[in-house]
Amino acid sequence: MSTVLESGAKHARSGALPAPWEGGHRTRLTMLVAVGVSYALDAVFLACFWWLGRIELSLPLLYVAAGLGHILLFTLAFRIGDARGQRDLLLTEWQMAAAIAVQLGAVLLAPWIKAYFLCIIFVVFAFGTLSLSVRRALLMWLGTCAMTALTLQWLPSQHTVPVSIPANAREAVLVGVAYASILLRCLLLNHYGTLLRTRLIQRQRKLTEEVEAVHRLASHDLLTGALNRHAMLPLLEGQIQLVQRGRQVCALALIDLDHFKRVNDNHGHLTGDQVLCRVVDTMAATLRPSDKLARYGGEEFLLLMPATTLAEAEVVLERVRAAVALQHWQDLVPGWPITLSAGITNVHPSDRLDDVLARADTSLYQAKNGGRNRCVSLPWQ
Ligand SMILES: Nc1nc2c(ncn2[C@@H]2O[C@H](COP(=O)(O)OP(=O)(O)OP(=O)(O)O)[C@@H](O)[C@H]2O)c(=O)[nH]1
Repeated sequence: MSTVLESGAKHARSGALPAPWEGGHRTRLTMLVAVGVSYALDAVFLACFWWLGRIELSLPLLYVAAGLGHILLFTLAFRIGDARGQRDLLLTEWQMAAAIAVQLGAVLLAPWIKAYFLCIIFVVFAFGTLSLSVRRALLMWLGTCAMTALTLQWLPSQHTVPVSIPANAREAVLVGVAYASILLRCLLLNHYGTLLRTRLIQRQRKLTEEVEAVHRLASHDLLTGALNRHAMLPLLEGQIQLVQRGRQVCALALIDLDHFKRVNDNHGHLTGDQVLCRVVDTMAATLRPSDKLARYGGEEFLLLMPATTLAEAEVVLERVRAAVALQHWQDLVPGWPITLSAGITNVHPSDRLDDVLARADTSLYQAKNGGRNRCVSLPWQ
């Protein structure tokens, strides 16, 4: 999970939106393959225009060289960037600038089919801006508009109208197919956008689950699933504050299993663990949802009972004690009774956390000394 968080922070620093796909080598490879295929497709169409006698052979050849140059240049740039800890995974703006420069160069070399290259700029732009922040996309847009205007300005006047009139039927078909291919790439782009959105949603869901799991790990005991001490103490503090503000009453119990060491010694630590889990399940089944049960130490538990008087807590603990004592233990510890002792107290407005815990501890001590398998309550006085 830390990788995800680090990558999020990295993109936040760079100003780029986090790339929703998995980062690293594979993403770049996919990107360069897509760029290569796009250049190759355009080169094929240019070769057809050459075949029809509309352009020089040098243009498709130059186009192929530009495609190869793009791939080589960015393969190298990624390596150097990695070594320097570059933040933008795909060097998006640089890749866009390079691809757009190639198209504008082609407009200058073959102005009669310039609409084709201008459409490709649209594809490059739509693709690149998928991973740019709004500010950077706007800057890219301004730069692209300016460079395109300058390039068109440079052309002889008969070429400034961005419409080409096909000379014959074959050329009309070729122009049609070329434009169909651009439209198809737009379609693929849309599909890609949908894919990214889906992955983003999946990643978000996974992240939420991971955060929830981390929260759960931080606040619950791994063995029994009860709250842990770390999570319980703030709850108790909160209840003490409510009592101090006169908003409610609250009771607390410290619960300890009797002679648990003997369970471990006679039946093994693993059985001891199973007993602990079953004790927690048994106790939880007898409690209200508002009661909070935490594993306070090895075989010691803290039970917080909000909106409960001492007298009510005594009833609750007697129910808990009886439930554990009467639980079916034969399968785990044959012939061995599992019982608990509990020390109960109530929270007084003048109490601090330590006072309440000390009182619960004293009453638990009394329960143990009184013969175990019993509950003793010690009110504030
Ligand atoms: N199986 C298991 N045992 C644990 C765990 N945590 C603590 N214990 C054991 O619990 C036992 C507690 O023993 P003691 O503190 O002597 O208390 P006791 O034997 O229950 O005796 P009294 O509390 O006086 O009734 C020790 O043997 C610990 O090793 C745990 O997670 N799993």
